[in-house]
Amino acid sequence: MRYLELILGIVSAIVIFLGFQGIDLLPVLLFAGLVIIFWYQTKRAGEKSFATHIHNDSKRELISFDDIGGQDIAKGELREALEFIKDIERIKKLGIRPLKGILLNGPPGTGKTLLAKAAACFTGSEFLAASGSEFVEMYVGVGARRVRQLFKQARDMAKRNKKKSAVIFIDEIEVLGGKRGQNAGHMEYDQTLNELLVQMDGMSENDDVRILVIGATNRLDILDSALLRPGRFDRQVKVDLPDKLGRIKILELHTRNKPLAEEVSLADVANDTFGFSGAHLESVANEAAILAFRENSRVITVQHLRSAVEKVIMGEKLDKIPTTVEKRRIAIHETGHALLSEYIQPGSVASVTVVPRGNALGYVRQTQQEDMYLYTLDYIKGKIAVAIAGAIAEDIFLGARSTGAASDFKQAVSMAKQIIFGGMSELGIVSPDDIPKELLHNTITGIFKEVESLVTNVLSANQAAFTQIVDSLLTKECIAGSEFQTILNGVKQAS
Ligand SMILES: Nc1ncnc2c1ncn2[C@@H]1O[C@H](COP(=O)(O)OP(=O)(O)OP(=O)(O)O)[C@@H](O)[C@H]1O
Ligand SMILES: [Zn+2]
Repeated sequence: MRYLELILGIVSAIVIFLGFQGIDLLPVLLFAGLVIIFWYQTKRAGEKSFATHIHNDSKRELISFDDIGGQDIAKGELREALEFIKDIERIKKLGIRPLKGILLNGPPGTGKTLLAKAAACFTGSEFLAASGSEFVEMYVGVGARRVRQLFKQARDMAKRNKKKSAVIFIDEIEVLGGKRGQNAGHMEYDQTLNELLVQMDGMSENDDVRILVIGATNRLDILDSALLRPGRFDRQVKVDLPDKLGRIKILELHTRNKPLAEEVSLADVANDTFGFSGAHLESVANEAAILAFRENSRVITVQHLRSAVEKVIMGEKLDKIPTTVEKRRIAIHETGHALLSEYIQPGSVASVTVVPRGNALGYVRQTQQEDMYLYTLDYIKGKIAVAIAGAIAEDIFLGARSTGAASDFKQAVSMAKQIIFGGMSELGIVSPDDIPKELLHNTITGIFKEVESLVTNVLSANQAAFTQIVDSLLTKECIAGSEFQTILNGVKQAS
């Protein structure tokens, strides 16, 4: 800021001096002053945040491909692509176009940053990271200058550390590489993207520091096609959510330095965490350790891990306390869900809770036996049954339902549509665009009627067990799947 004050001081001194001389230069000088301020701000914006950013990255830890759980396909493809960088002489002899960019495509928290770091480590390259959003500024030209700086910095750092290559990682690349001309009124994006293209086009295998740009995105659909042209990001690597084996590996990695109780099975935890990303699993491991610490426990137990999974899904426990009457309703509602879940798929209830967390007042957590990618008609109907069982339990045991079932119904409706548009309903194959609204409505109602009668039968046939489970929930607030199953089977045998 010091420069700015100095300049302002000089400008005002000149104005005052000329004023004394009777010359009115004020408008001109004011204008000049404004231009200077604007120039100065722009320059500062360009330099400030970037310096701190790059500084942070130089302190990074080394990461190898072995430190990344699962992602075997992604790792394989990436390694193969990197061989090209390592073996530059052979590549040159064969006249192969050098690889300049790799695009990692996948949902957040799946380890894209880790893969880029491992790529740098694997090739002995310098590593620099930036995020697409850091290039977007309100001042025209700043983004483009940052891109130039980033490439220059990569070369300088590599030279300083005597490395032949550098990996530049750009997270959220869609922010700066979105389709050009689509950000109405944002010339800035276009200039920035153009600069990135210019830099990548200018890279050659004869440079003293070879650069590999790794971009990460989960919106491949909105990327400007210029980025995907040969010679730019012409390799794409898909990074998916981990499957069960991947989840086990990731959990193993993140519990390496943590004392686990003997009876803990990470395979069970992996079973319970279908759909979790690597980042979620890391926080499960961390939360479990925090819980153990809070309880002064020497080791992390099965219970700590269970609570951690629930916390990561649902957020922190709420302070919201339901009234006693409400609590009973919640217990009845959740027991309805749980009973149907157990009926459709024995052993599928992992826990039933009436402790409010996140935006749920209570919930049933289900185990997923296998990762599934295809669904049959019976499977979806079963899911609908579980979803509407909460409301139907309220109907049967309390005489009326409440607003608590709104999101259950929303889910149920979307699953019914899955049946219809999957060509599995009585309508045969139909397209969402041509089906008349009323026909759609009637077909959904038809599906619900059928499922509803199943749910009513199951709940009515298990009234004795139902009441016991509700009572147990009201005293304990959370019961584990095994306990739930014990009550259910006990009552069945008695009758
Ligand atoms: N496959 C994995 N193996 C081990 N840890 C993982 C894995 N995936 C994610 N993690 C954990 O999650 C954290 C975040 O992962 P990372 O930043 O690499 O994800 P990302 O895909 O780049 O996410 P984003 O798109 O949100 O930037 C990592 O620091 C690590 O602790
Ligand atoms: Zn519900």
